[in-house]
Amino acid sequence: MENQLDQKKRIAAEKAVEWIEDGMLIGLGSGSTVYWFIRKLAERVHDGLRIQGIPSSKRTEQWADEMGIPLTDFSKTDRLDLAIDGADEVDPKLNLIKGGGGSLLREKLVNQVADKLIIIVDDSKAVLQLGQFPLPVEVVPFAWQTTVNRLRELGVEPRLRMDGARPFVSNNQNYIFDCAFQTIRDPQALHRELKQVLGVVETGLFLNMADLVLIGSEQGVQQLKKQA
Ligand SMILES: O=C[C@H](O)[C@H](O)[C@H](O)COP(=O)(O)O
Repeated sequence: MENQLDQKKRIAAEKAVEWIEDGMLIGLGSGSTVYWFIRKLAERVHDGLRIQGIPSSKRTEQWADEMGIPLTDFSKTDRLDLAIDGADEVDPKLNLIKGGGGSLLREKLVNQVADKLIIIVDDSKAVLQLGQFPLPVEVVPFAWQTTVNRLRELGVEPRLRMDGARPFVSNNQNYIFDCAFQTIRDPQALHRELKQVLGVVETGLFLNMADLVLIGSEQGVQQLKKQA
């Protein structure tokens, strides 16, 4: 039986399908909430909707393939009509922490070229200030100890993400460090500072990117729109 958390994710994900139109090129995000979106999108495709998807992770690509969603090559385009993605935290300004599943780099590459980015979450992800969720930072494995030392000098506490006994490896063959902050007062400044450290590939801070957040709760789906 579906639990309450899955139900909240599913209703947010299914709502997002309302923004899909025939002929669209769509960025497909990653994670368990996006899974519900892909399922619903696949139903529409089977009913005749014509769209093409660009997956932001190998897992998403696999799901889309299995469910019969047509995919296309990202190298053939530099603009998407729409991207739908999940998030680990969302603040009232629609700034996000992403990368809990380790897909942040590809997600950012896909989301940044979308005309519109819709984020789908359950209500546990909506926060007043980002930072409770440890910030994922993708780092090149070569000389990672040096990179981590530089991060520590900035006051960051990086923890290497593990996959059993080995370091977790992203789809881009990099490591992920989960960095505890509790509260992030100035996300823009933090993102800039982290990106200046040699060896850091990308951070899980997605700032000024989302246009709309769909939040699934017991009461239904709430919409959080970007302020003009
Ligand atoms: O790397 C993973 C992505 O950023 C996900 O979109 C994010 O972690 C949210 O995933 P979920 O919907 O499983 O909570």
